[in-house]
Amino acid sequence: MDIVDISQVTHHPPSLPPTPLVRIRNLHFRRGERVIFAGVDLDIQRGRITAIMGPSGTGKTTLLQLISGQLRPTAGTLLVDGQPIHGLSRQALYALRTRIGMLFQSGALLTDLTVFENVAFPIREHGRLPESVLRKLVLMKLEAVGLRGAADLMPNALSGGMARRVALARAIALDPMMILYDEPFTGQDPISLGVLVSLIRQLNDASGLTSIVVSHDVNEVFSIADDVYLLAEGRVISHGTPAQLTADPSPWVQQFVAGLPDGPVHFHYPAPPLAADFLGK
Ligand SMILES: Nc1ncnc2c1ncn2[C@@H]1O[C@H](COP(=O)(O)OP(=O)(O)OP(=O)(O)O)[C@@H](O)[C@H]1O
Repeated sequence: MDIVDISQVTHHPPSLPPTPLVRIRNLHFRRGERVIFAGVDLDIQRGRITAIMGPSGTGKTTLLQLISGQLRPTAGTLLVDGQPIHGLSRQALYALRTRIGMLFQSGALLTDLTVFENVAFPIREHGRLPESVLRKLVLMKLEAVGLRGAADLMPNALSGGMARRVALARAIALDPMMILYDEPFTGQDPISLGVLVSLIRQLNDASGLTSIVVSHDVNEVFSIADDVYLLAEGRVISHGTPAQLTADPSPWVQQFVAGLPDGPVHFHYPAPPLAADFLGK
């Protein structure tokens, strides 16, 4: 009988730390002459909620557009699930983008379709499913945001908070691996806001999602984010857990976290000297 060396059979390679879902290195991006990013390094860890914060006009929305392949970096590396998103063929990019759900402020519902049809829309667009399967799928997504009972309503019968939740059900219709939220709390009353905050956390954890939230709302974001990146003037100026950022003594971070009007963050968009505009000098 052959003797098998058990130590050889059961040998496992040492476990490696999980790779981030999004890995950004030395990212540069400019719009015309204007430099938006001048060397950004950032990791989005799988299964976590990462907040991207920073003063208005810093490029937070632009960053989401770069991650989802809508814009191309000027230079640097941007890997999504290990793939260099800007080196992909059209077909591969399309396939990857169907795995990214987006909840953008501008992503309004289609006003002439019911709530049900709004959520069904990306599923119908993506491929053919028997109507009975589609119905179950859509109702499950609506149930996940607490609006199964609203399936037959038209968008104009919804409150602002309900409309955003329907948009969220639509964003998760294709079971994405990652969801990008751009200012999800804007214009919400306190109750809708509380509902949205806990929904984002709940959906992330229950569906094994990875979430990126762009927002100005420090309190709401700090209550759900696992990681926070603070951007300003084209760079990451701080990164850590909400508790680490709160304790960061840097005046940049403190100005932002405390919402102070005065500090190192400029209030004015870059402009020529006043005299040049008003006195022609
Ligand atoms: N389509 C565009 N064409 C030219 N410039 C643009 C365009 N979209 C945005 N910008 C500029 O790029 C910069 C970054 O914009 P972006 O919307 O990403 O900032 P943001 O941090 O998301 O701002 P906010 O918090 O105000 O939404 C801004 O200076 C903006 O004026």
